[in-house]
Amino acid sequence: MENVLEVRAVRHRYGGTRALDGVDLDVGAGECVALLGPNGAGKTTLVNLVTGLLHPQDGGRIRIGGGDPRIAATRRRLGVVQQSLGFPNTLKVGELVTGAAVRGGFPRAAAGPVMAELDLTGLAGRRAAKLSGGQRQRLQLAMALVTEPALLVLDEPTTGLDVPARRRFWQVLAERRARGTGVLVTTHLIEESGAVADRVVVLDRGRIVAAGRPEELMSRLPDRTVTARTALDQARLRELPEVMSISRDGDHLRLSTRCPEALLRVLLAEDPQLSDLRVEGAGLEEAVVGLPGRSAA
Ligand SMILES: Nc1ncnc2c1ncn2[C@@H]1O[C@H](COP(=O)(O)OP(=O)(O)OP(=O)(O)O)[C@@H](O)[C@H]1O
Repeated sequence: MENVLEVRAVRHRYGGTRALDGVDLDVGAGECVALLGPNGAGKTTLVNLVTGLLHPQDGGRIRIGGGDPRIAATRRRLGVVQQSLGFPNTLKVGELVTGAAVRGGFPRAAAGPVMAELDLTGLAGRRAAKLSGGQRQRLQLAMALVTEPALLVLDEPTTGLDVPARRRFWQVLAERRARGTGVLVTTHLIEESGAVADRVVVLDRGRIVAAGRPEELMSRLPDRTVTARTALDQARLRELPEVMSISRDGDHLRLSTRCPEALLRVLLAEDPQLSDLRVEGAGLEEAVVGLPGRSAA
């Protein structure tokens, strides 16, 4: 698999504070890598280095599709969705997506299909200032996707999205990934990242302390309980190898599992009416805290 992102031995200091201490990370074409870690771990610093906002201050190398992110032509291969990006509020949705296309060297006509893909066509004439939080996230994603980036960097992208909007968001990304776009996503929605990412990389105090498939990282944990209101019948749920036992709690079902990511994938795929989803017990973050190699705080 060709790498769309290569991070090699990157170190970064802010004055006397070492934020990154020798980080290596690859994202392959079509791959989704989730970046997790506690507050202050260095996630934002790494994202800012990848997007070219910061330059490594203490050594290392970053390449996007083989190019240096400090060069504008390389950054055109990159799409970014950030948590709190301000839009020029007087501009309209359609103008913003069209502008992003033109700045990326694409025709104005590229905006239409992407806006349709993200259900923004009906909002084309609406000022960005008038959008809801979820609509702003969709607008950002449309602006990022309109240039068909090799790499998408998403910083907490589903914050503020409801369950159907979140599902749609990951569906759109799955379609892009099938066409070769690599995704690096930071998120605190740990169970969700486990459900959508091919690999999870955990950063702690500037170092990678764990990396692997979500299932690998979770496999050492005791059972978790997934609770949801679901239209799926119990016979179908019993067929799933991830489900260890089922009990009913009012109109919710409680499913005990060792592998909530795999179970969530099936539930999200098979039940469009799924709601009130909760995962209880240890999460992915707990799964990696205490892994060998992580020194005590
Ligand atoms: N502009 C800055 N000046 C000085 N120190 C900084 C600056 N930005 C970040 N740091 C420090 O670098 C370290 C890594 O911070 P960073 O913001 O990258 O972590 P993070 O994993 O994104 O955290 P969070 O989850 O809280 O957003 C922290 O110790 C932080 O205090």
